[in-house]
Amino acid sequence: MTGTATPLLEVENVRVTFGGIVALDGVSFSVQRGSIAGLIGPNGAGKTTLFNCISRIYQVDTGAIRVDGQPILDTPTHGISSAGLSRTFQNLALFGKLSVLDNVMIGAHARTTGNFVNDALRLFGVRQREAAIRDEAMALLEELRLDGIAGELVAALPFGTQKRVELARALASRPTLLMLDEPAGGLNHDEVEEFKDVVRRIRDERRISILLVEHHMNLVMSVSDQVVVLNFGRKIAEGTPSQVQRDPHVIEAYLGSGNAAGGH
Ligand SMILES: Nc1ncnc2c1ncn2[C@@H]1O[C@H](COP(=O)(O)OP(=O)(O)OP(=O)(O)O)[C@@H](O)[C@H]1O
Repeated sequence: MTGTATPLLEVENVRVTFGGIVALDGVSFSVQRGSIAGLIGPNGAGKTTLFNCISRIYQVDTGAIRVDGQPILDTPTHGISSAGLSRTFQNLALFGKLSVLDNVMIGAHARTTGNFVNDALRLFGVRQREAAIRDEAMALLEELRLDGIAGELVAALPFGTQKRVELARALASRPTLLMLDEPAGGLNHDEVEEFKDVVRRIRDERRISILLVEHHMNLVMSVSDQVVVLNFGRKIAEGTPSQVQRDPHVIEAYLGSGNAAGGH
């Protein structure tokens, strides 16, 4: 498996059970390099479970997950950044008492290869690297229009702004796969519209792949290149947004659940 044809993310026949509950039942799909994949499904469909398997928080019973052709299921949670993965959380996971800039610099530190002993012996090198990380973090803040609040404490910021800080931090580790867990949750209409542009820009300019778990159908359908639909732990459909929206299995799953796949 070589060459550019290898998908960036491959999920193969993943099964996860919790006691008697089958949360994922043989789920397979892949995400191409530089594309946005939406992962949707009614409540309890298995989206978060799958997300947590890819970010190595949950163990799979059987199956395989590869990033850039490399199996990751033996990678510990703290090693996923080196494997090229970065994620945001549904309920934010920022350091509220640190500044915006510090939070983003922490994201960049996750990928730096520094060795503590070597660093201590080469203090100059450390300072240089710290300066480079700071510059890079500032450039990211500018890109996400957060540079004006670089010095502010995260806890004091509005929720929508905090979400952008979390996105900046996730990007600071220079991921090849960015995983976004309900990024639109708690955002107002204008913030969602702005987020659509941001996420497309990230894909186009950075050529990274994005996996998006989201209930906000309008967002998913307008930014995704490909949508994967889960229901009761199984993949029931996969395709372009318009293919998926027309799929009778998807319509049935959402009508049955009282949610709507068509809009938001
Ligand atoms: N840690 C856990 N322990 C036991 N059962 C779990 C656990 N995590 C998920 N489940 C179960 O696995 C199934 C899939 O849940 P999951 O949270 O992955 O669905 P989801 O599609 O993310 O739902 P939602 O949209 O409501 O967040 C559900 O039946 C859920 O109760």
